Amino acid sequence: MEQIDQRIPATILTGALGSGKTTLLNYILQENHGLKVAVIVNEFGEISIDHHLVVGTDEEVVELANGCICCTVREDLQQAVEKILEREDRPEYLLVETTGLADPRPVAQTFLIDELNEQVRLDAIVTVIDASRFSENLELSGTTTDQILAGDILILNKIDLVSSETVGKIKEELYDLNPAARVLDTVNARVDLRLLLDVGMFQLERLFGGGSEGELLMLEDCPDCAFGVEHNHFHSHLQDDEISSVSFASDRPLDYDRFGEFMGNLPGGIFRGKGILWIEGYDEKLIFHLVGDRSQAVANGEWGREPRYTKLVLIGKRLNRDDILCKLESCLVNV
Ligand SMILES: Nc1nc2c(ncn2[C@@H]2O[C@H](COP(=O)(O)OP(=O)(O)OP(=O)(O)O)[C@@H](O)[C@H]2O)c(=O)[nH]1
Repeated sequence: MEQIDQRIPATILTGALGSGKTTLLNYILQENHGLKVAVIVNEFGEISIDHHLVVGTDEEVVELANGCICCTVREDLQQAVEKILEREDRPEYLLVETTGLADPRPVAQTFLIDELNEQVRLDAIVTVIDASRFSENLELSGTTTDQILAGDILILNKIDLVSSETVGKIKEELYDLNPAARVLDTVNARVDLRLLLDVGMFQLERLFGGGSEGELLMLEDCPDCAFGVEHNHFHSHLQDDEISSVSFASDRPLDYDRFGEFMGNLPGGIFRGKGILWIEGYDEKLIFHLVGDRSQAVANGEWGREPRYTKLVLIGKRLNRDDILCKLESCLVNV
């Protein structure tokens, strides 16, 4: 008789910066699937923004600091999952959102070590793809291709921003890269969850990339990790792509016009921004997003009694940190 797998399913959400991972995560959390979901987010940047952007769950969102993207097994993730599994009220499903700059394979491999594999079943790696920045994201970093290659399900998102002809062309390229994956087109990552969750689509072979069976793929070994030396992984491993982030935080408000001018003449290299803005004269908290040359600030409820602040992370190539910080500082209003 076939045994029922009692392990908790886990889905890894990956995809380039700004492709729509958090949008998908929020959509899943707000849908009526009746599952008790635990969420782990991992983000890029010195100050954390993502946990503020995840809505629709009463559960604590576990946030991992910039982890090592090169190590074969993510110890921080292992610890976070073990802690979640120890909860009295155990979740029925686990969602892990990786940073847009991370190769999802070390994250996936973490779930395959015995300690976790006994309790958690990796259900699928879901890669979100921004249809409006498909070529740009492939050019920006080789990691984008790794994410597509590793995906069991490819969510081709933001198809509202491109023609149906472009959608067709991207699908052909996706098929060439990863013919076995399930491809779903979406706007705002709205997808039939029956095609996404608890689908049992994870394939170990995809992680090996055609390599030897029964052996985990060894990504570049990180000597600093091996010797327990403290180091900034993102700086060292993203050097080739020259991608870095600049974080800005203040408890003073931004001047609407000056910040608008900053956005209109964005310092070179920036292609992603996200944050929470306090604009002078606005009682509402604004959630800010910049992807490529598209930006938006959406009201997200009144500040109320909460102390007001601005937190912003800008990500790009060859950034001039001092120049960016100086320009942002000059957008602040004295109070
Ligand atoms: N036009 C359009 N915008 C979208 C769509 N999906 C998401 N967005 C917007 O794209 C921006 C980035 O979305 P996120 O969900 O934060 O992207 P992400 O992949 O989590 O980004 P990182 O955390 O930087 O990796 C937000 O402003 C979203 O509202 C879509 O289908 N169409």
